[in-house]
Amino acid sequence: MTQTSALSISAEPEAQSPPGWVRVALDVPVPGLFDYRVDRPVRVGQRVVVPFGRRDLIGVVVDLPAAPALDESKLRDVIRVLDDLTPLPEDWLRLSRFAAEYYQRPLGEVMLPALPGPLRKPSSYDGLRSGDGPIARLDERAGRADAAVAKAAAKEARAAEKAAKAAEKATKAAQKALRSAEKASKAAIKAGQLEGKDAESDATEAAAVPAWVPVDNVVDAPVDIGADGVTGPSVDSPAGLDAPADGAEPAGPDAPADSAEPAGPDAPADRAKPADPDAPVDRANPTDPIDPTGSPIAITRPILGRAQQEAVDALATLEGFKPVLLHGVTGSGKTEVYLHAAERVLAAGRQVLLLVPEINLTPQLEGVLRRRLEATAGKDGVAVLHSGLADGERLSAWLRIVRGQARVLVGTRLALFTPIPNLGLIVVDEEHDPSYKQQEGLRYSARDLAIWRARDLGIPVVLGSATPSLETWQHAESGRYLKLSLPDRAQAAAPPKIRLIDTRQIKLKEGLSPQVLTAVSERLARGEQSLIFLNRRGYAPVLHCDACGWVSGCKRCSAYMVLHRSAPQRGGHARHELRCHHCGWQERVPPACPDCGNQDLQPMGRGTQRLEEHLAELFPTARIARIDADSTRRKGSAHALFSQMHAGEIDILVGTQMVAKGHDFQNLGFVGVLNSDAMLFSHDFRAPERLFSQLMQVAGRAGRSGVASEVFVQTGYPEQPLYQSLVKHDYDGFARYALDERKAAGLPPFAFQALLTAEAPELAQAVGFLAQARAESEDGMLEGADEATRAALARITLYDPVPLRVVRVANVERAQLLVESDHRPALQHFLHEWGARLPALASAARVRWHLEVDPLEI
Ligand SMILES: Nc1ncnc2c1ncn2[C@@H]1O[C@H](COP(=O)(O)OP(=O)(O)OP(=O)(O)O)[C@@H](O)[C@H]1O
Ligand SMILES: [Zn+2]
Repeated sequence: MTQTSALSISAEPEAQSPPGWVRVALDVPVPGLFDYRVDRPVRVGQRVVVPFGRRDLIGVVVDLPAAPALDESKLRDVIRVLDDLTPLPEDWLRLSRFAAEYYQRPLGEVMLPALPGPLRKPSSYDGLRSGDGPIARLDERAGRADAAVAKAAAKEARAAEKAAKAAEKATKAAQKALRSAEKASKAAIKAGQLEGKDAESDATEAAAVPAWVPVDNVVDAPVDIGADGVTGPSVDSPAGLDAPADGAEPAGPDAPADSAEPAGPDAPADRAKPADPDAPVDRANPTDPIDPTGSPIAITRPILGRAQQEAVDALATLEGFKPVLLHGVTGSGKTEVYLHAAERVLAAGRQVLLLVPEINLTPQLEGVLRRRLEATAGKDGVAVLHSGLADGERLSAWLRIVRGQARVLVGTRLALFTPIPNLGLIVVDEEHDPSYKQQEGLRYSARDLAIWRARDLGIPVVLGSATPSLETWQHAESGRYLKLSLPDRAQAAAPPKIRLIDTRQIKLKEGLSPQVLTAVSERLARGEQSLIFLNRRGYAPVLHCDACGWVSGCKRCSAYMVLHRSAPQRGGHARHELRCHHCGWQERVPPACPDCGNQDLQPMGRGTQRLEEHLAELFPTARIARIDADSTRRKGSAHALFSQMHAGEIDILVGTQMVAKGHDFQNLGFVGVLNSDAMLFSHDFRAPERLFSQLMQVAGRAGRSGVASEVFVQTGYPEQPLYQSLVKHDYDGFARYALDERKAAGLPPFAFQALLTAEAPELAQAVGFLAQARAESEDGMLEGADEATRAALARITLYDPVPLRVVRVANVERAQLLVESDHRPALQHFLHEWGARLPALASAARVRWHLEVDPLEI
């Protein structure tokens, strides 16, 4: 085995005659690709089982080199060539290669995690019970299920036939039986066809393009990508924007906070999903008339409003690559526009990818898509992918898209990496949402990669939002993106009236102003729902001692332990406990102050749990519920809560940012916003943008079906321009103001950034490494640098290393170094050269490090 540069891949589709060599991408923390000897024919894009150290791993063949990069005698043999899948397509290889280069990660770290779990674990091919691997097992099971259906139907038909024969002798009653017999045998025929179709799809799986694709619709992808790999999404696409989803680190009591959650490949918000591995969500009966959310979404197609029609018409004329910003106010019916665009693409025989920011939005959309697109996408034509799926569900949905059996893929950011053989349109809903950015490992922006993929395939990409990211807005204003606007709400609904409640003038009771309380009781009396938005989960952000000033700090982190009310124990009361949102540490509430012994420790400030408790006291008859990362931890619970909200079974909903996104609540009349000022003065230059969009979005949940609605925002700074724009629903004004500021300060989207972060037991080590890394860019790199590197270096600024805001997490101290340039290709060039020098420096300094391109949080 040997390492080679990730840059030397070439995607030769031909099979190589054995014996030969394969170059393989592996998901290991070592950069480069690895060569092996193989004695069977292999194609690029196939998966192989290979030995790596003392383990076996599954890797993807990315090249068939004429000669290995290392002495032949040192090469090890491929253990097994997996042929249960057609080779991964070339455009998928290009996308992976681009992502790896752009985000400075090993190719294997992009490719392997993009595959469903069972396809990348050697264990799923090992042992007696593995049979021919997970795909064969899945197909077999599906075949058995279909056969069972057919068998049951046949049995029914036989019974009916018998009945019919008996009936022949009889009179009227017999004729009735005959009719039912006919019906039953029809069902049997249908079931038989189904079985036949499945067998056929197994056969066609071997072909790269599914049988149903008209030949002239086969995507003819441009070949010159990669050539400008270093340009990044620059030319036509924006830098990543926004901040992490639920994931980021909140700092102490002032943290902006429903945050700090272990971030999986898909954000924490992205959890909770009813799942039964053997009954994948996407196999649910597509004709089921009950919407999964229970929300009263119109099944019929509404008549498009004028602006909607114009947008649909404009999208219909698009040919080739074109990024489109669909800027539609909240409740303007953007979904309807996506549906029309999707129908056209499906009718032309192609597939559609629809990205949504979070998992909780998939059931609602899935229901709408199934009903609306069944005619064009076919029965069972919609597949869903997100991190909440069990392995088997994910594999099944993934396969149906890869084989072309499903035509529409709805999913969270990870869905972007699905091989889609005949993709004709990408839609990114709520494109501004921070959840599109992955916060660990491959720190990619699914939105930015969606644009790259669309360009690579020469297809349109639609970015939809009521509050576009400033990056996207800037592109639209400059004419690089086509801008389509939906200025009014659908359903003849007026925008909510937004009012600022000046908290300097009034006395708050448990954080609530009299105005908010009055509004809630009025809505209650009218049978309308209210939402209280507080983006801070837990009971109280900190516990403290009045007597000596002790606060509940985390022993392992430079942050406070948050007071939580845990679920009631069996038969007992709800207990309180302290939890660190950074390291996950939990401990009991001390019976007395650890410093002075005072037994009267007090919670300071409030989170959603405390708010919920207080509202229950104030409105004893109201049905109150809370949606945040804690109340939705169990699989399926978020879905259940949202369904209750949609079904009108909740009067007052308390929620964090989880409730702010995309949900189409039909009976919500009032929204109260608490504590949003914390984000006004954040050190992060993107905080105002995030705050504005969050407030516009949460306000936008109100009055969507025409109820006269109100939004009250409690603030101590009503004169702030951000709030003034909010009251006027003036996104354009806010964007203009914010972009002017960014321009003056030389910040994105007018500059491009990367962030080097170091972690070590002592801050000094981390900072020391960053200082060395910075020095390296000044001395080391200049020595013998070529022309291009010199030119790139001249356009790069490296700032001083600084400790992170929450400097210590789980006893590790962290610091970061910001790199900036006014030129994306220069930054990319620099990062490649510089990044190659960092591992040696880091291992000498004994620090852990990572490099993030287009960071969202600084
Ligand atoms: N032409 C129309 N006539 C009547 N109702 C419509 C029409 N178009 C959309 N609607 C309805 O309006 C509501 C809002 O639509 P949708 O959820 O697509 O808004 P949106 O633009 O995505 O808003 P947000 O950005 O807040 O998520 C939905 O209930 C939808 O069914
Ligand atoms: Zn901690």
